[in-house]
Amino acid sequence: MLRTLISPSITRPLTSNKVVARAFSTAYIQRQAVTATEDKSYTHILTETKGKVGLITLNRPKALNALCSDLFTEVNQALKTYDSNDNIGAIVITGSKKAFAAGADIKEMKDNTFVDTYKNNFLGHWAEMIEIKKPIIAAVNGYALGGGCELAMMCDIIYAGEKAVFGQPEIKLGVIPGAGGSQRLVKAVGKSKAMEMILTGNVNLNASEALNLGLVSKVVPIDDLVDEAVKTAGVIANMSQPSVQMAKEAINKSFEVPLSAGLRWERIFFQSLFGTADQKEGMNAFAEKRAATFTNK
Ligand SMILES: CCCCCCC[C@H](O)CC(=O)SCCNC(=O)CCNC(=O)[C@H](O)C(C)(C)COP(=O)([O-])OP(=O)([O-])OC[C@H]1O[C@@H](n2cnc3c(N)ncnc32)[C@H](O)[C@@H]1OP(=O)([O-])[O-]
Repeated sequence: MLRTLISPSITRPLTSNKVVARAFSTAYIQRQAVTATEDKSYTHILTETKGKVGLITLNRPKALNALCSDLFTEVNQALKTYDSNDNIGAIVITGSKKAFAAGADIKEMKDNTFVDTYKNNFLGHWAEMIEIKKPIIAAVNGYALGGGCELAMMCDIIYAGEKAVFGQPEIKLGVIPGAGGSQRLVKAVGKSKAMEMILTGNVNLNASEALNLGLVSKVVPIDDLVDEAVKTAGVIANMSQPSVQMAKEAINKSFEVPLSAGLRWERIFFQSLFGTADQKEGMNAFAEKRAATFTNK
């Protein structure tokens, strides 16, 4: 069943896609229930492997998952561990039902001085996350405010629970977004809405507004959110990993470079994939009317 889903038949309709997808999702969730294992233990996060998916759960419930420095260090460690694990193909980051994350830890940073933050490159280590090659899905329930919204936007796909709230309230604290909000939010929702959110600090987006504006790609019932994100991550994890990672890099290039350079990057990535065994397998499987088995080689 899995092989049916990952076959290049994406270019050719299956006889009954809905039946296959439903059977796949049931089989996949059952398989995950069997294979889920808890990973290394951390102080502020939980990590669990579900099939080929690494699941990171922010776990500071009393502070609504406020992002203290140690928490973010742990997130980066967990991401790097999954990125270097050949058995993992995609990652999901989630929080609690009440809060994905209520922002940077205000109590921790309130006494910082300019000299300290500048000398120690405060927030600089957040950027390590964007070097992760494997796709990351943010599964956002509840508050995603300030650094919480920025963390979600650093991920590659955002799924929202029905009661999710996205906002950038930093202006009310006498500062501005410091981990990408003023840049990524503009690209996600446009200049006018981003200005309104960031300059007032109290215009938040609910899940359906976030969906309509393109900040999130799907809204899911609260209780189903993590399973749904893990399911999508599982589909991605079963594709050929060189293709998946080059696709992620090519899409991210579109935010950085002019169109002509982005198109050149895309073509070179595309051409280079003809050097993989998975390209031969994928295209031969299509021609032979069978499911592909990718080896990530
Ligand atoms: C590595 C460093 C990263 C830095 C990144 C910086 C970049 C970023 O752009 C800057 C920010 O995110 S600036 C931040 C932008 N974000 C904001 O400005 C949002 C601030 N938070 C809020 O406005 C409210 O908590 C909510 C509306 C989220 C919930 O309201 P509610 O349902 O009435 O719940 P409640 O009773 O209010 O909270 C329960 C407990 O959680 C506690 N806690 C919560 N957030 C915290 C935080 N960020 N901090 C610390 N603690 C925080 C709260 O104190 C309380 O603890 P207590 O010991 O029991 O007193």
